[in-house]
Amino acid sequence: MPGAGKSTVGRLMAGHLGVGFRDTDEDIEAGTGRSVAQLFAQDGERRFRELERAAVRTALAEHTGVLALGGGAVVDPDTRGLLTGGPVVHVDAGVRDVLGRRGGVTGRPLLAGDAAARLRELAAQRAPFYREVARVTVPTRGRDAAQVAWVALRSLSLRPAR
Ligand SMILES: Nc1ncnc2c1ncn2[C@@H]1O[C@H](COP(=O)(O)OP(=O)(O)O)[C@@H](O)[C@H]1O
Ligand SMILES: O=C(O)C1=C[C@@H](OP(=O)(O)O)[C@@H](O)[C@H](O)C1
Ligand SMILES: [Mg+2]
Repeated sequence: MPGAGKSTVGRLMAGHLGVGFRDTDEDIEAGTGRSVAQLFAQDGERRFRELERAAVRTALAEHTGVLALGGGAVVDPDTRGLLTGGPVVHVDAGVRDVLGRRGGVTGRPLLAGDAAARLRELAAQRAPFYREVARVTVPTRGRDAAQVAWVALRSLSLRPAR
């Protein structure tokens, strides 16, 4: 889900493991010179998913650390194929948690308008996809980002280096 904490938690996990961190949204922005919001507004979601699929493919081939994806990457069947079987963490935040977070909604084009309604809709559409690709699911409820990162590492049986 957008705003669930993937980028924040992924960065913390990478720090604990002593490995690099990448985020496909940042890769797409660097590669196009445009923000995610601009890409959605100018080229549409379909084009964004193509760029995202390529970004996931490239990052999985090049990068050996932790990779954060956008919450909608899983809607693309080819992207799901790239992820399935890997050590994928579903950072599982509820609609109310995301809405209550400062920085949970801003800059996320798919949440424009009635963010609560959009989040409920996206959650319903995507739940089966998250189940399909995730090796572990970490509910964020009642946990700060640091706690989510620790639970994720433990769930994947990864031993933090620091
Ligand atoms: N477990 C958490 N509890 C409260 N706030 C969080 C938590 N994880 C992340 N956040 C905050 O929520 C916002 C969205 O986090 P972000 O990592 O950008 O999410 P995503 O990458 O999933 O869209 C940020 O302001 C971040 O600091
Ligand atoms: O859920 C989505 O469809 C999206 C989530 C965003 O990433 P975050 O999940 O990191 O916010 C970003 O890729 C884009 O705004 C679309
Ligand atoms: Mg993110």
